[in-house]
Amino acid sequence: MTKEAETSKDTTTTSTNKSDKYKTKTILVAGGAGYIGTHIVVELLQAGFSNVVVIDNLCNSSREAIRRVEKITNANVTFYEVDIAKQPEAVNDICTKHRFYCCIHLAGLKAVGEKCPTPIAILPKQFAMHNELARVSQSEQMQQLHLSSTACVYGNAPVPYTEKDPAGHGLNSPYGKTKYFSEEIIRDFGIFFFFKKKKRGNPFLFFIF
Ligand SMILES: O=c1ccn([C@@H]2O[C@H](COP(=O)(O)OP(=O)(O)O[C@H]3O[C@H](CO)[C@@H](O)[C@H](O)[C@H]3O)[C@@H](O)[C@H]2O)c(=O)[nH]1
Repeated sequence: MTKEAETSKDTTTTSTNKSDKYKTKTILVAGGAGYIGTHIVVELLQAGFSNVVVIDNLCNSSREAIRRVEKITNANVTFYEVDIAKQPEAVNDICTKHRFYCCIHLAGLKAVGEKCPTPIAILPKQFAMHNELARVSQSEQMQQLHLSSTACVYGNAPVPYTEKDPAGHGLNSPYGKTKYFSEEIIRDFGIFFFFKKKKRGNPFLFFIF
């Protein structure tokens, strides 16, 4: 899960001990009731992360998804029905209560292009969400922010894409554009805030595609 664990040259036992250390941390999964979110929550719980908290406004998912995750894993998921963009105080209260170590940010509107001719209509909502999670991530204990993006950010680059391809050129869908802008915002924020944190922690900024 962490770069530290991935790149460790220690013995298996030591690596296990290192990753065990993270399993006691509290993980926030924003949009965790959705398709990818529920899979990630199952993986986290089955890997031994016992403190997983989901916030989701259920605009494209249901409470039933969380119940099924609990049934599959035989574990409890702390769930809050919250609209991140519209309820910053609720997000604040949840973050103060749980003191998250890591945020996996999957809350977003997918296939925006089908319903929305321009990105403008959805930009304020998407960016309000990033802004809110970025703000929350400034807390002392938050060390990782993972953003779910999309291959659409590579626009007209030849397939197969690689992570070294330049993003943001020839973007041909509002969805890809909003994700690209989101990446840029989160990247700027990450460089700015996590740089400061580096002195006292081991921060990483990840993009999930
Ligand atoms: O303002 C919002 C918008 C959406 N959601 C939730 O976010 C989740 C998104 O999940 P889903 O619609 O099932 O999409 P996924 O297939 O999981 O899409 C994932 O992968 C997409 C492509 O990378 C990303 O756009 C999404 O953010 C990411 O969740 C859902 O539960 C929504 O209810 C919110 O909580 N708040």
